[in-house]
Amino acid sequence: MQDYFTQKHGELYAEQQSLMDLAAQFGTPTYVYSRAGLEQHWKAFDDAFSAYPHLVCYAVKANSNLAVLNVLARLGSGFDIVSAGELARVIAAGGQAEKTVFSGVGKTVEEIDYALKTGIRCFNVESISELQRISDVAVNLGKTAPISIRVNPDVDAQTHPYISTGLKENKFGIAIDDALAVYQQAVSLPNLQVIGVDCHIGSQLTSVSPFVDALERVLALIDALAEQDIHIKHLDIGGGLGICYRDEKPPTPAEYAKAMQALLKDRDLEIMLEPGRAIAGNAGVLLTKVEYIKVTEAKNFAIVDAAMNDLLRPALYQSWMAIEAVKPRIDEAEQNFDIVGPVCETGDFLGKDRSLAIQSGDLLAIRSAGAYGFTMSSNYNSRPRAAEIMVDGTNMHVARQRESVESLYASEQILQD
Ligand SMILES: Cc1ncc(COP(=O)(O)O)c(C=O)c1O
Ligand SMILES: N[C@@H](CCCC[NH3+])C(=O)O
Repeated sequence: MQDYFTQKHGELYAEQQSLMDLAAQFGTPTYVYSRAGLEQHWKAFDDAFSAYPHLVCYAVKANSNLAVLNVLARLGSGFDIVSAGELARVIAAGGQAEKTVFSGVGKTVEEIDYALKTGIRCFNVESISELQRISDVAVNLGKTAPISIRVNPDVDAQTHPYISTGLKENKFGIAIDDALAVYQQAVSLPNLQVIGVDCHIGSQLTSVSPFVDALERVLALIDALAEQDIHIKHLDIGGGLGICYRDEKPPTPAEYAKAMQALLKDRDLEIMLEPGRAIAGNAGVLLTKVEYIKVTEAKNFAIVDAAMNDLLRPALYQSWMAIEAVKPRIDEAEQNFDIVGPVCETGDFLGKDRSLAIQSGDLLAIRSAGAYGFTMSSNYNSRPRAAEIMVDGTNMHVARQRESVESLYASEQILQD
């Protein structure tokens, strides 16, 4: 994939925008997204599956900024959501409910009601109790709910255990061995319309074999369903394709599609996909400023103005994310630093043992931060959340203003007596 964050004139640029200028104008910490990056990654999936009727449903949880959703909606993207909040965002950003699928194990009655009223494409059902609940809400509204069952194929995605979702001990989906019976139950409920099968086995997968294993199992289920006269219109193969953070070599969308081609050809199925990270991850960086250099007997620390509340991945999964100086000091010797934030936890680090030539006041860019960056951020330590900027060639667009300290407590009330 082409890199939209590159060194030019001795400093890091986002497309045609200097990140130094951007930080000077908007301050730090700030997320910066590249429109061209988002578009290229989305199109790579769309092209890869062009041999089949298909719909790329971007997983909103990866990055739900309205400007990001809007860029993808303009390309004709569908969306994979997991909450009413995400559905509201999709609609506010100009996305279409008819191209939206609703995943997640804990859909509330209110969320199901809202999704049915907006007319989403499909509910990806994750349990028998949810199936019954969707049916009840549909009966109440006098509507028919389109559904697919998310099956759990018991395949090891070979990824971090917190983001593996397709093993039988994970909370997701309905065990593939039970799926036939659940489909039979679904077709007996008059306010449900069974249209699909769905399967998502995990995130940050770096090889195709778990996808292929899962697909083989799901296709066998589709054949078994056909024998019972239950005919499936679409197969949702989920998301999960990984990206390069350090030295991983994940398959490209084209290689991923090719690996499944032999199994999918001659099947009369619309293919749905739910990629999140592979679209947004490498289309974003987090810009942060070095506040202090602190040298101790054991370590050198670069204390920066971004923290685990802004970017949780290193603390939560011990993920390695590339950190580089926006304007490298090419004549100075590098030293080893732990890059840490101001939050009062030892787990508040963004990177450990990084070789950098930096001083206080320098700007750093944390790469591959476009997915699961801002969306997992919080106000821990009463820290206002970062600004988000979308770069589009030579233009920049404020996609979200930095929060103010006052806005953090604006909806709270103290006791009156
Ligand atoms: C149901 C579902 N679909 C899609 C995704 C998107 O995954 P990724 O960002 O790895 O493509 C996830 C997250 O893993 C998910 O849980
Ligand atoms: N939050 C995870 C991915 C979660 C995938 C959601 N199903 C990450 O940052 O890698």
